[in-house]
Amino acid sequence: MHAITRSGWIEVISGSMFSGKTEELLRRLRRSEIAGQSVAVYTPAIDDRYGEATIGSHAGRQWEATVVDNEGDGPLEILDDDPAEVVAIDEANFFSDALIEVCNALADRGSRVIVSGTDQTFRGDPFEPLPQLMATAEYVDKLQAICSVCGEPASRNQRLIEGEPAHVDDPTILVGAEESYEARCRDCHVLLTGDRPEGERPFESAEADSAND
Ligand SMILES: Nc1ncnc2c1ncn2[C@@H]1O[C@H](COP(=O)(O)OP(=O)(O)O)[C@@H](O)[C@H]1O
Ligand SMILES: Cc1cn([C@H]2C[C@H](O)[C@@H](COP(=O)(O)O)O2)c(=O)[nH]c1=O
Ligand SMILES: [Zn+2]
Repeated sequence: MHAITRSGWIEVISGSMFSGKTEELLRRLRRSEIAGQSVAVYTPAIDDRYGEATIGSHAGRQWEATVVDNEGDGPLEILDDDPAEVVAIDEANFFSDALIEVCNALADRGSRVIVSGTDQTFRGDPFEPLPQLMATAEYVDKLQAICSVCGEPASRNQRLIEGEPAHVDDPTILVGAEESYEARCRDCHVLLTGDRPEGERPFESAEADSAND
């Protein structure tokens, strides 16, 4: 917390998938532990890619975490009471907008709150609650991966597979990693699946693109 005002702050680590958000979160957590600060880490129940009670990076590093039910607003109350000096939330894109209020309450009470999550859906639309958290935060780092097609910096999430989404209520939600997603730049990103907003460029597939080359 700040020495004079005794208030905390919010740090957001965002950007595309594979851009190093979780690695950066783990780096900050390691440094907090070295500084002797109390650390609490939360992860949504929907994302069990790295084993339920851990957060993990695509490169294999892990940290123990408390699993929170991401459905509805009630379960987030568990975070509200956390007295830790550093409170981290990974995969924030799976939580509802209620997370914004919870993070602000923690920061008001003096915690350093570190939130990590991707800020764009596979369609390239804002992926709440990250955009609102970025607006509320004191510090924002927006990371880029390497575009899997051209090698330029990648800000977008390319969904690779079509078919039934994992989440019946929300076609945006599909837990996955390299089997279902790629990092791509603005130019190489295409809409493979999902509804196309009116006026957007026509549906095109990567296969059709390469056939035209
Ligand atoms: N296209 C890519 N661009 C950059 N790193 C990648 C890419 N694909 C795989 N990686 C690996 O992913 C790691 C980052 O993983 P992670 O921190 O879990 O990212 P994020 O949390 O942003 O999805 C990189 O250090 C690298 O080893
Ligand atoms: C773009 C997008 C992503 N997701 C899911 C896929 C992954 O499980 C996470 C992002 O993980 P990462 O740590 O940032 O690699 O979000 C989704 O459900 N819907 C989407 O549109
Ligand atoms: Zn590209």
